[in-house]
Amino acid sequence: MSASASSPRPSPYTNAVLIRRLFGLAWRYRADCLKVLGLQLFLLLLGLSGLSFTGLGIDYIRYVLAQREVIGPVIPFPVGPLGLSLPPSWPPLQVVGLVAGAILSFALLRAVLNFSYTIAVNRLVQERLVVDLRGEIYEKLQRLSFRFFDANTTGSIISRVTGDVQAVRMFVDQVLIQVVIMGISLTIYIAYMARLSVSLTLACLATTPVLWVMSVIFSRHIQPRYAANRQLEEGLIHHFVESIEGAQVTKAFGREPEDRAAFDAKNDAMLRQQQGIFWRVSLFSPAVGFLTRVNIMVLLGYGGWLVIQGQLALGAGLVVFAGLLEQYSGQVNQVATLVNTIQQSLVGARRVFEILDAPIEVAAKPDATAHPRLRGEVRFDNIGFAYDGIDPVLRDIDLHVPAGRCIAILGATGAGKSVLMSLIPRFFDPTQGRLLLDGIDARDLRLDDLRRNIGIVFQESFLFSHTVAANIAFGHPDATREQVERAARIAAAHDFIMALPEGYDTVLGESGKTLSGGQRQRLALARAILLEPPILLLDDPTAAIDSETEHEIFTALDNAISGRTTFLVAHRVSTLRRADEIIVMENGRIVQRGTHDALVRQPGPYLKVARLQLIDAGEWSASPETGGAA
Ligand SMILES: Nc1ncnc2c1ncn2[C@@H]1O[C@H](COP(=O)(O)OP(=O)(O)OP(=O)(O)O)[C@@H](O)[C@H]1O
Repeated sequence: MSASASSPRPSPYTNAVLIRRLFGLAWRYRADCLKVLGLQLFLLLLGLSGLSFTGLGIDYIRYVLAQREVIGPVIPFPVGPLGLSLPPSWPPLQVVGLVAGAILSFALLRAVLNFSYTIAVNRLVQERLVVDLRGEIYEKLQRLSFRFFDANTTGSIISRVTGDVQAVRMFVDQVLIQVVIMGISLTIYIAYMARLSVSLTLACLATTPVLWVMSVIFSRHIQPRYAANRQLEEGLIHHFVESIEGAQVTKAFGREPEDRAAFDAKNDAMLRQQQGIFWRVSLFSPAVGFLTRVNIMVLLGYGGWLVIQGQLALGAGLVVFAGLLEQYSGQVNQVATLVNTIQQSLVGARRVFEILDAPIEVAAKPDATAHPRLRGEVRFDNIGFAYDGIDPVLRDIDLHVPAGRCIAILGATGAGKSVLMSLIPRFFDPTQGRLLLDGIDARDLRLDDLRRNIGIVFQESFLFSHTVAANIAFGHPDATREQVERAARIAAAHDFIMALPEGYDTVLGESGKTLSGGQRQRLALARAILLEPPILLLDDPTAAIDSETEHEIFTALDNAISGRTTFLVAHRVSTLRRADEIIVMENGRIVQRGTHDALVRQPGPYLKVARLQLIDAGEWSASPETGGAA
C-alpha cells in the first residue's frame, strides 16, 4: 500500500496534474517527438496524394468514356489537386499507367516511411524514455529512507518499475503522439471533405458529438477499474515474492496447499477484475465502429444523390470523399483505444510519480560540509526516536563515546539496540535530540561522507551474487587482492574461502545463499573491516557463529577494532567484556553502563546475565558483591 494511498488527504494527483506532468516528461524528448510527428505528417500527405490520384484516375477514365460517348454527355478534362493536369495528348492507356505508377510510388514511399516511423518511435520510447525513467526510479529508490521501504511492499515497487513505467511510455507514443497526429489528420480530412462538399461533410459527421459523449462516459467508468487492477497485480507480485522468499518455511510447515489456495484466490480476483475491464472495452470499441459506419451510409445516400444531380464529381468528388471518410473513421475508431490507453497511463503515471515524488526524509542539508575523514567521536544528545512519530522506541539517550572507544550493547530482544545503532549512519533521524559526530550535528555532514566513515555488519548480512572478492571489496572496489585477503583473515574467513571451488573468485549464489549463515557473516565482517572506517557498527555479528569461531574472530578483530570507535551488540559475556564500556538497554533506555568489572559488582540486569553465563562456563567463583566473577 503506497504512502499516499493510505493518507486520508485527497490525492494530489488529479488527472490534470498527471497530464501536465506527462507533458513535461515528453517535452524532454521533444526533438525525437518532432521527428516522429514529421514522419507521420509526411505519411499522411502521401496517403492523401495516393487518394487524390485515385480520384483523378477514375475521373479521367470517366472523361475518356464520355468522349467515346459510352456514358452520357462529354464532361470537362479532369484537373488534379493543386491544378495538376494529366498530359491531354497522351494515349489513354499511358495516362492510366502514369496515374497507376504515381499511386504505386506513393505506396512504396509510404512503406519505407512507415518502417522509419516504427524505428523512430521504438528509439524514442523503449531506448530512451523507458530506460531513463527506470534509471530515475532506481536512483530515487536508492536515496529513499527505510521508512519508505517499510511502507511499500517489494511487490508494489517491482510492479511500478516494470508495468507502470510501460504505462507511462504508452502515454507518449500511444497517446500524445497519436493525439497530435489525430488532431492534424482529422483537421486535414475535414478541411478536404468540406472543400469537396460542406453539406455532405456536415451530414456525414453528425454522429461525432455522440462519440465524444460516449468517450467521456467510458473514461469515467474505466479509470478506477485500471487503478484497482494495478493494486491487484501488486498483491499478486507481493504473494509471489513472499512465497519464494518464504519457501523454506512453507515447506517446513507443510503449508503448500494453503499457499496455493491463497495464490489461486488472488489470481481469480485479478481474472474477474480483468474480465470486467475486457467486457467494457469490448463493448465500447464496436459501438464506436458502428457509429462510424453510419457515416458511410449517409455518404452513399446523400453523396450519391449529389453526384446524380451533377453537384459532385464521381472520382475526385465522391470516391475521394469516401476515401477521406474511411481514413477519418479509421482515426475516430482509434478513439476507443486512445481513451482506454489514456486511463491506463494515468493510473501508471500516478504510481510512478508517487515514487519519484516521495520525500527523501534523510537528506543532507544543501550547505552540508565535506568531512571525508572523521575522527570517530560520537555523542547521543538527549535522543528519542519513534518509528511512527508517536510511540518512542528510544528515550532520553545521552551517551558520549570518545573516538577510538569500544562500546558493547546488551539488552533483551526489542530493547532498541539496532535502532540506536541505525541512527549513527542516519538510516533514520532522531525524532528528538541530536546526534553529533566529531562535535558536528550528523545532519550537517554530507551523507556519503558520513556513511563512508562507517563500517557496518548487520544481524543478517546481504551478499551480492558476485565473486567472494568483489563482495568483500564492495565498499572499496579498488582494493588489492592482498587487502581483501587481509580483511578476510581478520574476519576468520580466509580458510573457508580457500576451500571454495574458485577461492576468492568463487561466484556466490543469489544473496550468498550458497554459504552458511556464519560464513556469510564473516564475509560481511571482512567487507566492513576492509573499509578501515573510523567507526564500526557490529550488530550481533557473531549470532550465527559457534563460540569457538567467535573467539577466533574477536581475537583477530581486536586489532581491527583498536583505534576505531566501535559499537558492538553482543550477548556473550566473553565478547562484552572486551569492550571499554558496556551499556545495558531496556525498553529503549540505557539502564546501566560501565566496564564489565564494575557492572558485575552491582545488582542489575548485567549481573543476572553475566552470572548465568559465567556459572555455565565454570568461571563464577564468588558472590558478585565481592567481585567474584573470574
Ligand atoms: N521498521 C520498524 N517499524 C516499526 N517498529 C519497529 C521497526 N523495527 C523495529 N521496530 C520496533 O522497535 C523496537 C526496537 O527494535 P530493535 O530492532 O532496535 O530491537 P533490538 O534491541 O535490536 O532487538 P533484537 O535483539 O531482537 O535485534 C522494537 O519494539 C521493534 O518492534
